[in-house]
Amino acid sequence: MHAAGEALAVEACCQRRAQSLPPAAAAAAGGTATLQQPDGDQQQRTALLDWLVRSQGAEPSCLKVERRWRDEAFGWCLVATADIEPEEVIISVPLTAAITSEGADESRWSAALAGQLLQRRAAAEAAAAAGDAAAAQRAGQPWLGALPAHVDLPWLYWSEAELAELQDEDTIAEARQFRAMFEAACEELGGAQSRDAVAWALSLVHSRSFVELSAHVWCPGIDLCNHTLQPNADIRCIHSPGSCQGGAAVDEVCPPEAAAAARQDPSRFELIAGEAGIAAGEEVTISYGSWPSDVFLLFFGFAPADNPNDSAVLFYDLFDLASFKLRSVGAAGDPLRSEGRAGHAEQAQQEELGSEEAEWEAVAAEVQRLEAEVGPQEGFFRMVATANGLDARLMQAAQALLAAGRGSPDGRPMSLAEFLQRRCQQLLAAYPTTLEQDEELLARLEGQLAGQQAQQQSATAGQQASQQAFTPAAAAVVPDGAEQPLRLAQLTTAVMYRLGKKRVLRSTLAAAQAALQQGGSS
Ligand SMILES: C[S@@+](CC[C@H](N)C(=O)[O-])C[C@H]1O[C@@H](n2cnc3c(N)ncnc32)[C@H](O)[C@@H]1O
Repeated sequence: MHAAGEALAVEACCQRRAQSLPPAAAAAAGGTATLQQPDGDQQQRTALLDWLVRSQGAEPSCLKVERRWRDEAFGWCLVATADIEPEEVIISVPLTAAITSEGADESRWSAALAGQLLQRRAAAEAAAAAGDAAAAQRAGQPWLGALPAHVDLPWLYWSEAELAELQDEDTIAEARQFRAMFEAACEELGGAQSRDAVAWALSLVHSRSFVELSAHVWCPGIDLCNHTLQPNADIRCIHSPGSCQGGAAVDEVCPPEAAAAARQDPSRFELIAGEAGIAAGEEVTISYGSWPSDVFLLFFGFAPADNPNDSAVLFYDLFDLASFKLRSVGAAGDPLRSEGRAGHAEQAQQEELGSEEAEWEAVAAEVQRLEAEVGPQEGFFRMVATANGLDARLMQAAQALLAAGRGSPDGRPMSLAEFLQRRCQQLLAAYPTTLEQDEELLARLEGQLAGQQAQQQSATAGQQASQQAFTPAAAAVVPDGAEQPLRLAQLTTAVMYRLGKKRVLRSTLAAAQAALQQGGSS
């Protein structure tokens, strides 16, 4: 891939990098994160990046970044070892070094990537066992050796009891769907692979790939960047004409001439410094996207604190919306529900059943009317509130709902603000714990977690950070139904997650109450 002179230049550069910034200097230089010891030995810091430059065609030949251990929560990160100019290319990796889901059905993209990863790992292990270091390098051993022991995705590594601590039926249901996908991947890849191996591979492909031109791409090196909403770097893909993505695609999908051209001049994934540049010692960060916390939790295994893009589902669909209105009207005086309650038990039960049927019919009729007015049900799933306001679909459907039919319990037409106030109050009251209780619990859990990590750090003092440091208590898929105590890290993440939802509901409630006080209708 490189000419001899260039290889020498790379060698000299690697030696210079070997004497680069000591960890203490990195921490002292400030940056977006305070980097703590242990942060990996020289080999752990540079092996992957050197492999990318020497044998995979990554550029520039003299990189200004190193891989460093950040902490238990974040794992490894990329740190600048010299000042990086605004918009400077930090690393440019050809897509021939990446693995991609190109050609695979979108519904099984992660199984496709996981299969490639496991194949590479098997090839690297076989080569290492045979003492063939060159073949192990070709299979990507420096990359594989730099991967975490697993990423703690709830649908792979949490018990049912830990999932329940999310206190969100919708997200728990999604986690179960992901679990079903894990089972399907086990069947697909299972012959040669253990369930633990498939879980490991899926946890990595979900947390380390980008979507580019409708394929999922996992690009080594760039996958070291952690997420923040105030990133100092960004990624971009430079497409070369006629090129296909990824090594496998080059060999199998392109016609031979295009494949040859693509090898000469492949598309590239690039990590670019932001407008302010990056100072030596600073962590290089990117934004994974302005997602609600559900996406971070299910794909990346963490719940960001104070996520301004978090959202809370107010209504799952038009049925939910219509039946809530009917119930909130009925709760305090709806003739459908309140008449005839005084009779004896059997009669009351009959009436209850009758009223449920009548209620169902009323809801179905309302939904039909709404669909005629706002469009088909399919467009109105998971209507949310965010810290910045309401989902436009929710406004549209709720306004259409409130514009017709009965009003509030006292006969007045119900305003949107009143409707939202009632819904937020109902949802907040349905949680088993309050926002204040969660805040208190989170403070305690974070204190315990910090104590636990300090203990672990002092236990490993003098030793180098290892991949094991990233492994929480259990690294295997937890069997359903097994009685296990809640683990500290998982419980902390769950409480952080549910707090985000409650905060969105509280701020929506406050906005609705403020609108009501002003006598407004929205
Ligand atoms: C693309 S990898 C980044 C490199 C990774 N830290 C490592 O050790 O190799 C994404 C993973 O890093 C961690 N991570 C990234 N950003 C984070 C953040 N803001 N908070 C907590 N964990 C984060 C999560 O484990 C996530 O699944």
